[in-house]
Amino acid sequence: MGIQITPSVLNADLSRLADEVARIPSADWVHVDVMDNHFVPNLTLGLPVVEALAQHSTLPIDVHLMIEDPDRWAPAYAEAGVGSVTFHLEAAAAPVRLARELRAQGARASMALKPATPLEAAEGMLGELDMLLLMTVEPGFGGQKFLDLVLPKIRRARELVSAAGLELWLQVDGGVSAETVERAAEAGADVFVAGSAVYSAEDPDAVVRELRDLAHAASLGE
Ligand SMILES: O=C(CO)[C@H](O)[C@H](O)COP(=O)(O)O
Repeated sequence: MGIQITPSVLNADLSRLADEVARIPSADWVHVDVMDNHFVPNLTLGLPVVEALAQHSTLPIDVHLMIEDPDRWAPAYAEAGVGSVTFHLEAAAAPVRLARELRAQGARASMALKPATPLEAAEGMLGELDMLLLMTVEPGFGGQKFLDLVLPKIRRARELVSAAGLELWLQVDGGVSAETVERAAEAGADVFVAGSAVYSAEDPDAVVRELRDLAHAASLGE
């Protein structure tokens, strides 16, 4: 599939969500962060808003559930028409069953790991997933600094995916900008979430294109 950019609307103007999505036509997805103030210490938006956005978004939705009990809630997002549903391994009671359920619903099944969660915890079930999200900040807030300590985990994940011949996408999320995207791409990430870097810019779509160009060149070792 190659390099993909999925801007997070966390720092966009949430009162005009569909309009904010329309400002990034070059993006591959729009990333929506659902936080419940339990799994993470922040509260954003939930199913009714995502259902409404799914009706009006010009881009497919990539939802990131930072919530407790994803086993109960994630399938409802797939039902709402979300193209890619990410749940956290740390929160799921039955991650393999949940991934299978999401795929059976026609969504892409994706699982996220917090920075300190070892890759080994997910290694045995990579074949059940369409995407693995390796968080490059502690989940909960936009505008944090990219954690370089996650780079070895990205490299190792890329090695495992290549060795197993999987089609799995490797997403990074947190602190992704023109300053950090190349490091993540060199390490093997191919799907990039960027929130504040995109929506704090006067021309968010130009940033999307810049991030894609930088990541593409870095992935080729240029
Ligand atoms: O999942 C998230 C926070 O938990 C956000 O998607 C992420 O932090 C994006 O924002 P930024 O690019 O500003 O770091």
